[in-house]
Amino acid sequence: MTSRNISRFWEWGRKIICVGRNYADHAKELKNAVPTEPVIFLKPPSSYVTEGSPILIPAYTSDLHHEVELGVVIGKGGTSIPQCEAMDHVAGYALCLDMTARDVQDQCKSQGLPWTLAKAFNTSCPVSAFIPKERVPDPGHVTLWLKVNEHVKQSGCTSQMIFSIPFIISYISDFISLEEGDLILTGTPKGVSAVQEHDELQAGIEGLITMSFRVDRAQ
Ligand SMILES: CC(=O)CC(=O)C(=O)O
Ligand SMILES: [Mg+2]
Repeated sequence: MTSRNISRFWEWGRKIICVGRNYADHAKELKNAVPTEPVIFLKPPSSYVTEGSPILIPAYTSDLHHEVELGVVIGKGGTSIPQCEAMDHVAGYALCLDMTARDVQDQCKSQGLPWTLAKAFNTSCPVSAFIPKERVPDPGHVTLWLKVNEHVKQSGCTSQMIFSIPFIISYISDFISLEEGDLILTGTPKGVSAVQEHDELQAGIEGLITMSFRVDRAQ
């Protein structure tokens, strides 16, 4: 049997678990309450897209937003992981976008329905190359940025997160067992905005990685 390589975790078909409203400035810009417990939702593995392929705007939205986020790649699975052991379960990181059909999400919110079609469509999770954990000594203090057509839209530091990475890993694993190859998206800072067909998105983690994606319409 060929051994699998964690640096291509997006090919493993594992879970993508997202934390929402983890930055107070973003919760406020969308007029959401600042949470006292993490807000959790899922994306399927079919939402992954890597550089070289476009982000596709679903036909049913006219307000597709970018959300730049730090992704945490799980290297060792577990259930009810204590916070003090959480970082031992991390293999590395990835820069991620949580593409969100904001109009659909607003409609779901107002009707008390799940956000699935707003968050989990094909290409809703663009990811960078894998970053081994040794290259990120302090993931709680890295700067994320995103530009649309060269204009800076988002810039924020992971030190602004309401819930820390160890807390998030521990919290999620109390309800959903984590497996090697799972990805956790840790929420977005302020500055989310709509993208259009033919836009060029560039994003980075300062000093560590950059990535770029073109936006197209789904056929
Ligand atoms: C309101 C949201 O879309 C929550 C979210 O995904 C976030 O990153 O915050
Ligand atoms: Mg998000």
